[in-house]
Amino acid sequence: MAPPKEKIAAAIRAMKAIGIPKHTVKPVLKNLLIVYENNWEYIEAENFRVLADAVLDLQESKVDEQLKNESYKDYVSVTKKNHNEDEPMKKKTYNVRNRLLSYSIVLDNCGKRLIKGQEDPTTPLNHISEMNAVKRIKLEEVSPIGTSLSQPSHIHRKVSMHSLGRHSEKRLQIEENVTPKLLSSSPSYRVSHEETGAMVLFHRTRSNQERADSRLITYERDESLDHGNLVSCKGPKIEPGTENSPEHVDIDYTLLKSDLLGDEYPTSEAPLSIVCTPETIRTVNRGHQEQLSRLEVASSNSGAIKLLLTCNPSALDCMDFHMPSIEAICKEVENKCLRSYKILEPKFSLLDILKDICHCASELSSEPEKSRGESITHIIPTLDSLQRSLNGPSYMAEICRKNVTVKGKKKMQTEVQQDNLSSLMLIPQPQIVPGEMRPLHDVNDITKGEERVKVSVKSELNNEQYPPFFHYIPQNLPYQNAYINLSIARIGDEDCCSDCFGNCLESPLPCACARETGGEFAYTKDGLLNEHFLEACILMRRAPQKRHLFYCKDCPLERAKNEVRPDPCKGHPMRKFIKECWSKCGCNKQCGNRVVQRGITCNLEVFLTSEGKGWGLRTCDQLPRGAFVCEYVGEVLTNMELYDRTMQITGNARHTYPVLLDADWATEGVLKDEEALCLDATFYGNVARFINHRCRDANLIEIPVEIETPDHHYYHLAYFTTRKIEPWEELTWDYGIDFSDYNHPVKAFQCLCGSKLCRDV
Ligand SMILES: C[S@@+](CC[C@H](N)C(=O)[O-])C[C@H]1O[C@@H](n2cnc3c(N)ncnc32)[C@H](O)[C@@H]1O
Repeated sequence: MAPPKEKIAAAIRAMKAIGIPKHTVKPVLKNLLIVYENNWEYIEAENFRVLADAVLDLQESKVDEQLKNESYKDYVSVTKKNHNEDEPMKKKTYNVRNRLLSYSIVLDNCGKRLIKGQEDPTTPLNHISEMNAVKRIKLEEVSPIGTSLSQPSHIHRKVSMHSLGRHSEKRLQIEENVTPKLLSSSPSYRVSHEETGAMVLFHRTRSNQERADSRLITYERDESLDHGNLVSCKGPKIEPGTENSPEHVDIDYTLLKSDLLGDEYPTSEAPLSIVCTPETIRTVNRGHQEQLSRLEVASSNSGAIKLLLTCNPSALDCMDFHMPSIEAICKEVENKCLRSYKILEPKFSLLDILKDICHCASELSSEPEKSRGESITHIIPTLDSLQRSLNGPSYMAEICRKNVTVKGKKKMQTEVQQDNLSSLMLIPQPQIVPGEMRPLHDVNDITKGEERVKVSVKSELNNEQYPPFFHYIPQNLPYQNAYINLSIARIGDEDCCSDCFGNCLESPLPCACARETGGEFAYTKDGLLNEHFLEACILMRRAPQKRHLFYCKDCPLERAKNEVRPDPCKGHPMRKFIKECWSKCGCNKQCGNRVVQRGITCNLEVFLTSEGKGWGLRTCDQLPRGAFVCEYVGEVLTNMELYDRTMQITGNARHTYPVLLDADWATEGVLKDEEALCLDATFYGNVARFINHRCRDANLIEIPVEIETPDHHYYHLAYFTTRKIEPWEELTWDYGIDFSDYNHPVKAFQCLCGSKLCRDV
């Protein structure tokens, strides 16, 4: 069925109103109708927004393709062809590259976009511009207006700022930067509103004769050229000392900064937005010219706050220098944050943080001076930091309280000299790995008071390194899908000792809770592990016989690795359990059969190992054989969750912290995915996450402990000493990993345990 003619006509009208010609619209519309199966509802929605997007996307991909192929000549000719097209002038400002301009520049006084999401798409632009309090700046190519520029006469520019209200009489300035060939970024023009600092950045196509140059051009309002609400500027006037001009100028696209819209843009309705403008500037420092490449993150409605990243390629000593995009930087930093701070929030976004920085800077700037800056130790005044940046450090981030517009080398000099202190600079030290610059934990007690004892952090090498951030938790916490079936009703009489009283270990006969350990308590009255029990556990661990290993039919571990075609089970060690009394029992908390649940009692210290294993845990006091040290605490994850996490999050992490809870998979039959659980202490954990691996003769052994649920797919994993341990000895346990299994969730590392029995040979 052919689409109704009126609809097509309406679509063409709507596109025409935003400068898209009929012949461009038609093929795109045809395609859309096929894609949406003639469903006009989608196409008409939001005044043909889909159609406008599709046209712009198409044009953009064409231009990008051209740029990618570096057919620069073609690109220029495309730009020029556009210029020659029989279209209204405004259309040129709406070519693909100007998308931002066309989409953001025209706002009504409520901050609503009149082009994208417009109220009335058929309103011609000149009408829009006449609406009350609408502000617009546009760049046009017009016939010459008394210019001293040496340009071909058919290409001249008139920059006019259309703004109702108080900004209308202000002057505009264009800063022209011609990038030297060494730096690949595009040359740019900056048009800035002199008083508000609102600015727009124009990029220029490259001329045949690229020259390192810069000049400042001022345009003054010319009321004789004003018509209606359009305010025109005459000029340009080139500022003395900046006369050198490029041979030829083509303006191919514009980039609008949101702060161009001035302070009438309502704060409540328009959230802070980030607009990035990569550009290259030149500065003069003690007579030497320096090329700085800068990335501005402008984020304010009023143009008040900006973040500025400036790179000095000469200091970087890098031939192939280019300023990375803000997206690339953010992605890299986000990855770093994941690695160093273990930030796991799905919504974590550096861009949001940048916005927050601007927002906070804006808020704090209106607070009294005294309350500011006291806690910010790295902020130093502009002058020093700029000089430092020019003389050495490779990057800097600048927080400008006031809108400081860099206007060529002269202005840069002036800024340095004046040091107006409206800008402050934050100089991070790039050589220090994030997360190790400052303590992210209380070094006197990494447990934050969550344990009965304090556990301090000691940086042995005295180089101010600190463990990366994680949340200290004294007990396991389910992450998301892990299902731990905890209910009083499920604990039968055979699984508790409700008739007991006081200390079960003092009663003449072992209670029901001793059933797991063959009718004998696992603990002695001294609170140590029963010798037989410990010996049996150690034997099973160190010299596992075939009967101590079991192979599941449908291994949850292998299933998590490859659901479609899981490998056969590689075998799990069957382990002895301890069963502790619990809340449904009649005994008290001091009962001798409640050791693990009472938590850490020995004095421990986190320290930086000298062998290169990272951080480790050691005891401050002598420990007897069979003593409980700590439990392995972390997030409880399903195997599937652990697998996903291992792949996505900790893919590049140096240290990994997962433990499978597979001690009793043998008796539990085929476990469903949500039943096979593990502990991951990467982001949430306790001191056990610092215990390093030692092959075979480790001084700790991990023993499964049943406390609040009889289901053995969830249990506590407790560490006991395998021998007497001297004060300050490092605590180690045998992770039991196969160093040749690269798919194992516990990432294989090059073992530095130093044991004669080391398996990683
Ligand atoms: C549970 S963490 C132990 C704490 C870790 N050293 C840290 O700094 O956070 C396990 C990680 O420590 C490192 N590690 C543990 N034992 C090691 C060993 N014997 N040799 C080398 N690296 C070891 C590995 O990077 C491993 O992934």
